[in-house]
Amino acid sequence: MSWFNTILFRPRTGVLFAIGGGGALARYRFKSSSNSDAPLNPHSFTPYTLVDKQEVSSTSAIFTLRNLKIEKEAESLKEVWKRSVWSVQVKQPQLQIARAYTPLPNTSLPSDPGHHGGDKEQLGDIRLLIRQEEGGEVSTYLHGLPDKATIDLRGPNIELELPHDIKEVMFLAGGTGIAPAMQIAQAMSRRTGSRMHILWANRRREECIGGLDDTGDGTELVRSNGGRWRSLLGLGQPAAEQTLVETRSAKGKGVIVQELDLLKGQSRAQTRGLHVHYFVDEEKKLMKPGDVARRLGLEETETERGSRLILVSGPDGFIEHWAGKKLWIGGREVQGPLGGVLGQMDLKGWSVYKL
Ligand SMILES: Cc1cc2nc3c(=O)[nH]c(=O)nc-3n(C[C@H](O)[C@H](O)[C@H](O)COP(=O)(O)OP(=O)(O)OC[C@H]3O[C@@H](n4cnc5c(N)ncnc54)[C@H](O)[C@@H]3O)c2cc1C
Repeated sequence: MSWFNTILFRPRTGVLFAIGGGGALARYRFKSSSNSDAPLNPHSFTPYTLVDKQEVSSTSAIFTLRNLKIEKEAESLKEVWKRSVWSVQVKQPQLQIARAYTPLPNTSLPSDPGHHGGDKEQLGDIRLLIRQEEGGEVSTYLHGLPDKATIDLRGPNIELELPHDIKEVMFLAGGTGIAPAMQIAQAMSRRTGSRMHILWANRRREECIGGLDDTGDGTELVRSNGGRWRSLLGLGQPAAEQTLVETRSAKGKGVIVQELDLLKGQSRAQTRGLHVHYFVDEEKKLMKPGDVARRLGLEETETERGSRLILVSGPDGFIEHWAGKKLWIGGREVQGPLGGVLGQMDLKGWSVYKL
């Protein structure tokens, strides 16, 4: 499902009232209200408490939501974490609208990566990376909520199940499209002999501070962006950047970059690795067809068994550019023909899926 301007509501769970123009906003009245007794489920909204909000950049943050009915929930989500890209719907109660967000895997407990390590109460936590869209109804509402606010969630909604014989994934992510890439990385870390490349594009470096190409050289990056880095390290930066500096680790890495590093570590044991490649518009380092082509692995594709999947996730424009538009047919969003840059390439037998 593409990132923006999509209708997020399953007809079975609500009555569609109206669909807006360019923004294609769906607005409807929910049949089911919050149900404080039910654990997370796709049919009714379950109240969670906002227990933490961690700045990632000046426009995005990781929201940690907690539900204390932990044991049931952990059980029902276990299978989903193992092989799926999945989302939850978050309700904006005043406007009676909802949007989908993609839970981040909890990287602190490698043996059971769907869940936090540590305290028992953290087992039911859901972490969402949410970017505040300018003029966006739900994301602006969520970013304005105080600590301990109640947030209603419904899900899981499965967006994709990994094929059982998956061997290799190349994930093209734009912006917060990194969240499903992290879900897949966590699932792939259990698949012996598998390999995954994430190609992550951001407009601004602040989203992926310290993220260096796996094949790159750190010194080079710092040298070529000296001015920007100096400003982020504390020389007369504006308030928003000051906060970011505080939330970065001593190693100078952004929160998501650190989590990607942890996922890489998790993958090392059984797989042929998770490789992350960073692209930043403002540094004129753009993702190009050659970046994909060189990772298609000609010889291996011909000799090794197993599925190879290119996943594309991010804003509508990003998906359209790389793989062509998704279509709406009979009230359902479907893949549509393969177009865009990937549609022009010889993909050597790899399949493409637009998220
Ligand atoms: C399966 C799925 C998973 C997702 N996961 C994530 C995630 O993990 N993190 C994340 O941040 N996002 C995610 N999204 C996107 C998210 O669901 C929302 O679309 C996003 O937060 C914007 O919602 P909003 O209500 O804030 O903005 P909206 O109110 O929907 O507006 C979106 C943008 O369109 C503009 N707009 C609104 N109406 C119009 C109009 N009539 N004409 C022109 N422009 C208009 C707004 O100004 C704004 O910039 C996901 C989407 C899907 C489908």
